[in-house]
Amino acid sequence: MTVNTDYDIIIIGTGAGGGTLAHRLAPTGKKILILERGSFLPREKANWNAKEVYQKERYHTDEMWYNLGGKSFRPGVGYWVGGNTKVYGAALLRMREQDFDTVAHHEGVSSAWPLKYRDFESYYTEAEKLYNVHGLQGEDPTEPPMSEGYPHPPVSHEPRMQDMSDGFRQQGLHPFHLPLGIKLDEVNPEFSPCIRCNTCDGFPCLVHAKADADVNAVRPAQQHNNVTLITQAKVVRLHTSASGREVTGVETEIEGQSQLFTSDTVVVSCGAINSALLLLRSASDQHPDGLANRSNQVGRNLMKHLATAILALSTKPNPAVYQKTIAINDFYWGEPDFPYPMGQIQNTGNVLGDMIPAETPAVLAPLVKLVPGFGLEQIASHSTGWWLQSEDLPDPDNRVRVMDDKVCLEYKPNNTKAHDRLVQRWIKVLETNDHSMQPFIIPMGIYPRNSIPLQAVGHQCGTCRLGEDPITSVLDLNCRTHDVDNLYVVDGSFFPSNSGVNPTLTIIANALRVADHLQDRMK
Ligand SMILES: Cc1cc2nc3c(=O)[nH]c(=O)nc-3n(C[C@H](O)[C@H](O)[C@H](O)COP(=O)(O)OP(=O)(O)OC[C@H]3O[C@@H](n4cnc5c(N)ncnc54)[C@H](O)[C@@H]3O)c2cc1C
Repeated sequence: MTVNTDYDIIIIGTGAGGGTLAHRLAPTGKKILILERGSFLPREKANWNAKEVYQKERYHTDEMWYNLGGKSFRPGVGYWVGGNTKVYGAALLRMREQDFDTVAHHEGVSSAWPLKYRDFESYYTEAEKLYNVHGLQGEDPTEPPMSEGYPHPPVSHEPRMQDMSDGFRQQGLHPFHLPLGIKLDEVNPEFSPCIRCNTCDGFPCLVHAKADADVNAVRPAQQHNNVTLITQAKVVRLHTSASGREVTGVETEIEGQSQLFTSDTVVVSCGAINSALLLLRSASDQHPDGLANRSNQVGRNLMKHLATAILALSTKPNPAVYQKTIAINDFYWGEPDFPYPMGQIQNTGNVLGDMIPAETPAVLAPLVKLVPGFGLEQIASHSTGWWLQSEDLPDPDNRVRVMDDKVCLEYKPNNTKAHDRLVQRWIKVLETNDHSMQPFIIPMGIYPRNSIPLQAVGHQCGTCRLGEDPITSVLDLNCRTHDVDNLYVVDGSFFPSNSGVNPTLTIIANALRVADHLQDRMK
């Protein structure tokens, strides 16, 4: 095995966590090696082709994972420079202030974070700048205190979306502009990198106008001579010293060859599931249950949100080109007769004809029957997509395991009543909007619901949670493993509970926070 010894720090993975960390550390002049199992995502017309992206899953891994019953499935994740941010919807929200405290839910409790919102506030502000977030402060009734407004103005609603937003407001709700990380200049559209197209959420951005970790973090980091990125470099195992207290080697497969890299500090940023897998697969005599797993917590408390996509069909066309602009948090903490968190509502990206067979196979046939003469394209052009997400609670039995070298996800949804209530509540709101706004709406609004299956692990987090107690947590407050002095995990793994908002801005803010600690450590 070739041995390469020249680095101060090795970062494994280039997603929201690893990519951001590399960006922040690059100007330090320290010798940084980034190892990424994927390559740069190809720029090709297929980036924006719904059939390729949704039906053929062109950018997903072809790995197979296994569920609790031993059934295989293909996970909805991709391995690229930039990780899953290459295809994310770029909805970048801060966690609410109370999300950091213990929260009573209908079916249990979500644990308090040992860090508080105030520990993250300045990093959220920086994260919003680094990832070009557009939004409007003061609209969202659950918004946490912000020391600065959003760095960019909100992404405007197109007329049909504005109608809907006005309708929600007439119902007493407080719709707000969804905070989005895109490079859009609506004042000077001729100079705007973002062209407000209909293939954003779920698609790679062909014109590199989505603020993803590849374009916003990794590429700028590479401008520094002290940063080396090796792509198609899959890390398979971490080696430790005889005491087990230090990582001494990062074993990596590159073009079929094993190579060993060494550095003073090693950061695992493979995404919550793959980071846990790497630690579990690095078991040794000193760490028989997996590296840094004295607590037996590695891989446990996997969370991924309870999510439902609703396709709301109307007789009125929806010509809006970029539809993902509205969000609603009025039910985030519940409602008068249900004082428990229910979750958040936001638009999905546009509903496109070629997405429907992939996204809603079970409801497609009855849908087409109910609306005679409507083909896929007509359904799509008269639809609006809504994404409803609720917090799933940390459960040690929801976990990632390696069995006979197979990847197993054991995950049973919990807190489902709160989520179901959100779905039913939202359907009522949509029906009221349709009737009040449009006399020609189909009298029985049709809202096929598609509960998100196991393979949808886009919002994966947990698995290596942080905490002060090494018995119940894997990482200390700086995301260093309790058991191994020079080993850090910096991605979605650290979440002790996952709140009801999209995870990525918190992953980015945390990476900036840990980077400051690492800079001090490397001085
Ligand atoms: C379709 C979709 C839409 C989404 N929309 C949103 C949204 O609107 N808002 C939001 O907040 N979040 C969204 N997400 C979630 C978001 O993408 C993730 O929260 C975020 O990417 C997680 O960051 P991470 O650093 O934890 O992991 P990742 O971004 O997954 O990065 C992990 C990296 O590690 C690499 N890697 C893995 N294993 C190894 C190994 N063994 N060796 C070397 N490299 C390795 C991977 O290739 C990847 O580059 C979405 C996700 C999907 C799939």
